[in-house]
Amino acid sequence: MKFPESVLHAAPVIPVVVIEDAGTAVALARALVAGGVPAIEITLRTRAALDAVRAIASEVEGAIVGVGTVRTPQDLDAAEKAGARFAVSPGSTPTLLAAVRESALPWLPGAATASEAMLLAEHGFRYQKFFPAASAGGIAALRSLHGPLPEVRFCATGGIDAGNAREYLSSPNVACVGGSWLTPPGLIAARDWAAIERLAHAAAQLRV
Ligand SMILES: O=C(O)C(=O)C[C@H](O)[C@H](O)COP(=O)(O)O
Repeated sequence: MKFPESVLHAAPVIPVVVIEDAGTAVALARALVAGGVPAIEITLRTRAALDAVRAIASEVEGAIVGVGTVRTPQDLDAAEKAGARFAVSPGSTPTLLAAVRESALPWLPGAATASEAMLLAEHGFRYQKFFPAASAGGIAALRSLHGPLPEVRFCATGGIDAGNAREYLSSPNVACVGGSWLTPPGLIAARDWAAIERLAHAAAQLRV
């Protein structure tokens, strides 16, 4: 299924969120939405992740909640059942590609090299996550990929923060960036939703 541009263009940044306590999910998502960043990726790295997705999907108006760290067909299925609107993976595998074909959930697969991006494009995935962006060559790598693969658009993620996001966004093949900097664990633990809203608000202004 085609990945919705409405998710990639909802804001310049898709926050990548690690939730330890599902009880924080609704307030956290409301802060991000209020700051102008409505598409939110909850990583499947914690046991609380799917409960957090369920809560955001049912309670937070305006949020577009997705699931990240999708590594298996089981992850994909669990994400869809929890009410996720999209799924994101750090890479791709033949098993996942087959599962995605049978699923209604839009999928943003990860690529870090020209070969990976070409293979995904061959399978019809024009939108991809460039991960791990900074260590896979950063903005220079993205600009280099744009020449031979002009139709592919990336959500660059991994090592991006408020300081370098704008530079990534200036590359013509970068649709948006992803990152964990809007939701630092310390602010979540302190339930400092006002601070998270301020970070989201600053991120929402990053469009170049
Ligand atoms: O968990 C996943 O699904 C991932 O693919 C990794 C995350 O997207 C990055 O870890 C975010 O990177 P930072 O913004 O540098 O923290």
